[in-house]
Amino acid sequence: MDRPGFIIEPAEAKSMAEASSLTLTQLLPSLITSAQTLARPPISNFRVAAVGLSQSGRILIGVNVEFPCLPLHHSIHAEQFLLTNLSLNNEANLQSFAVSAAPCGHCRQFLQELRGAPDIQIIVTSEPNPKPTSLSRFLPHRFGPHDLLPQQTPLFLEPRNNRLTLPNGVCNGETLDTKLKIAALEAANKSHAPYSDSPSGVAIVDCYRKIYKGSYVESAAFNPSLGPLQAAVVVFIAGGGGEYDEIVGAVLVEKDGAVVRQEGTVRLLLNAISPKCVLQTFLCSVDQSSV
Ligand SMILES: O=c1ccn([C@H]2C[C@H](O)[C@@H](CO)O2)c(=O)[nH]1
Ligand SMILES: [Zn+2]
Repeated sequence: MDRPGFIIEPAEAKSMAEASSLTLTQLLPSLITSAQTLARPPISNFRVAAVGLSQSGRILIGVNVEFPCLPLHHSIHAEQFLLTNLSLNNEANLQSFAVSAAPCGHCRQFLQELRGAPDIQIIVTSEPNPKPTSLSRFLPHRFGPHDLLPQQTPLFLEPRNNRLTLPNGVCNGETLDTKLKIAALEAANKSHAPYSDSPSGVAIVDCYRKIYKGSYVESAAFNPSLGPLQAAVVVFIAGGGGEYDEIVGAVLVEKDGAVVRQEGTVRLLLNAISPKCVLQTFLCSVDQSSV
């Protein structure tokens, strides 16, 4: 069997569904088993796959990722991977997803960051009779963004620009260092951090000079938040990255004076997965001129 990818474009998804006389949502469970082969769970050996349908008709895949030698809370859940994959592909929302095991409490909470979260349809394929069930049935009496934020605040996956600017500006050079810095800045400017107002982004580069960038994503309930390096690792895996020790350079961009700082944790995780990788951090101010 070919190794599956992390994305199926709308035209291909449609023809796959038609070939099996299924709707797109009905097609999702059939993709779970092959998606599970993409998981990286060296601690539990428990492979979780989440296969989602976006508003634009794309099918996107998420898997769980665990990091040996680190506390378990550094792990990435398949559902968090899926949402990061949606963000990477500029998708505006998630309609439905199939998942190989019932989503944990943290994932049910993390999903609340999406507009219209209660209506997302979930199919748990390990159940005897899997059928689409709304997130509101998995998590009634929800606590979410509406409890903390003004209504007009952009939610996760909605367009935002945090207007961070690098301390010495960005030179227009084409060096790898400059590209990495710009990628980290772009990721930080897309970061969903409305609860602490502490956006951040990480860009990593591998030994093939390929760059991957990830944005920090906060949860209204704080603990299920996803760190910027975790997000970059998702993009690395989804983009065909290999072993973590192929990651040779990293840039973290965060906001000067922010109440939440990522540098210590990013350094810890990076050290564990790729000890020779060099990390640079840039603290940014907010561009007030465009407010
Ligand atoms: O909602 C869940 C629950 C668990 N896991 C992963 C985390 C860990 O890698 C493994 C065992 O808990 O399964 C998920 O991906 N999603
Ligand atoms: Zn979970």
